[in-house]
Parts: sequence; C-alpha cells; structure tokens
Amino acid sequence: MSDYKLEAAVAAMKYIKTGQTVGVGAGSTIANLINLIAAEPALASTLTLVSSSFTTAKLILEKGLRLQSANTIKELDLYFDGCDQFDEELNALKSGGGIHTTEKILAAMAHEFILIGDAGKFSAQLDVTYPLVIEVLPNALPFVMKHLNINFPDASLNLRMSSQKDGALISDHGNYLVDIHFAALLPLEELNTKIALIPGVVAHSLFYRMAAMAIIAGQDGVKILTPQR
Ligand SMILES: O=C(CO)[C@H](O)[C@H](O)COP(=O)(O)O
Repeated sequence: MSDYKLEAAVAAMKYIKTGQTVGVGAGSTIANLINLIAAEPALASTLTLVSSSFTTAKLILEKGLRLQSANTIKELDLYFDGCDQFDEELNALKSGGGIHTTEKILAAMAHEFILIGDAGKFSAQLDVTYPLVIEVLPNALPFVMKHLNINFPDASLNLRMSSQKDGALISDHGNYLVDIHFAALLPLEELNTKIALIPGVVAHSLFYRMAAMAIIAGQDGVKILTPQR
C-alpha cells in the first residue's frame, strides 16, 4: 500500500538547501520529513531546525539534529507543515493539534510556507468537516464567547477540555482553546478578520492566504500546487 505522507515528505526534501533555517510543524508527514533529513547527514549537519510542536522537537533532538528555539529568531527560509484541510487558494485549517498560534508565527516568519500531506487534505473549498480553533486569553474567555455567539449565532462553541485532568485544556502559551463548529462557513476573509479582531483572541486556526505552495501525494502521484486566486 502506498504511503502518501512519505511520498509528500520525499518531494519536500528537494526544496531544502544547504545551510537553511527550516521550520517544521506537527504530524506524521512532518515526522517523515525529519526522518528523511536525518538520513542525509551531509545536508542535516548544515541545517538549523525550528519547530512549533513539542512532539516534533523531541524527534529532532532524538535524531541528533540542530534545534533552535523560535524565540531566538525572526525569520525562516522555509516552514513546512501539515493541515487538516486546505483549498485551492491554499487557505488551510489547522485545528487538530491546538498549537496553531506558534504554527502561524512560524508560517509568517518564513520566506516560503509550504503545506505537505496526502491528497485527502484537499477540498476545492474549505468546509465544516473540521472545527476552527481559537486560542483565547483566560481572563477574556466570557467576553470572547459572548462576541463569538453574537458574530456566529448558528455555530456551536466548545471549550476544549483536558482528557488527562479535570478542567480545561491549557495551550502551550497558558491559554484556553475554543472549538467552533459552523453550520456553514462564512466567506474566509470575513471569518479571518472578524475573529482576529475580538480583544482577547490570541490567534485562530484558519491560515488565510499564507501558504505559497502545497506538496500533496495521492493516487495520481505527487502534485505541487500554488495558490489559485
Ligand atoms: O495541522 C496539524 C496540527 O494542527 C497537523 O499538521 C496535521 O494534523 C498533520 O497531519 P498529518 O499527520 O496528516 O501529517
């Protein structure tokens, strides 16, 4: 059986050049990419890796690769990340991991933000299969919830709860995460700004017009997609 996530990671390797500072996100496609980098010591020894993910950072260190903290740099040559779903404009929903705030910072820091994954992530238009996630400052939670309800009366809001302890899940930045399930998505530009403008919102998980390229692998082979706008 084909391993599309591995095929996408193999194709992504071609974009990494000697001496670059490369950001990497989360997920199994990214784990494949780290393994491939580690398998090329001549290249790997020249790279500096930065990750938005605790799990990926751990793998980078286990592989003996150079890891630098995001808080010591202001730009990346490349940032690779997976997503839950992306569309033909390469707008992406990145909801699963709850780490979209740092993912977004690294994506914005990069000269090129490249989505990688299997072709199943593509949908001509984003739909409501996945929730949109909002990182919220704890002391603004009731206010943000109120404004989300006013702006999106048909949506359902859920504070993400911890499965390992009593109470709310706390993000890497000490904040809450609110999942919004929409009955239908609003135009993405409107969604992007409406949520971001509520005071107390740190970041939401819609990556609107940020990606420069997507590398996806599926039954038809590996495809390199650029934004269709
Ligand atoms: O968006 C993400 C986390 O928020 C991940 O990048 C996404 O879930 C990756 O998945 P995969 O395991 O298919 O590479």
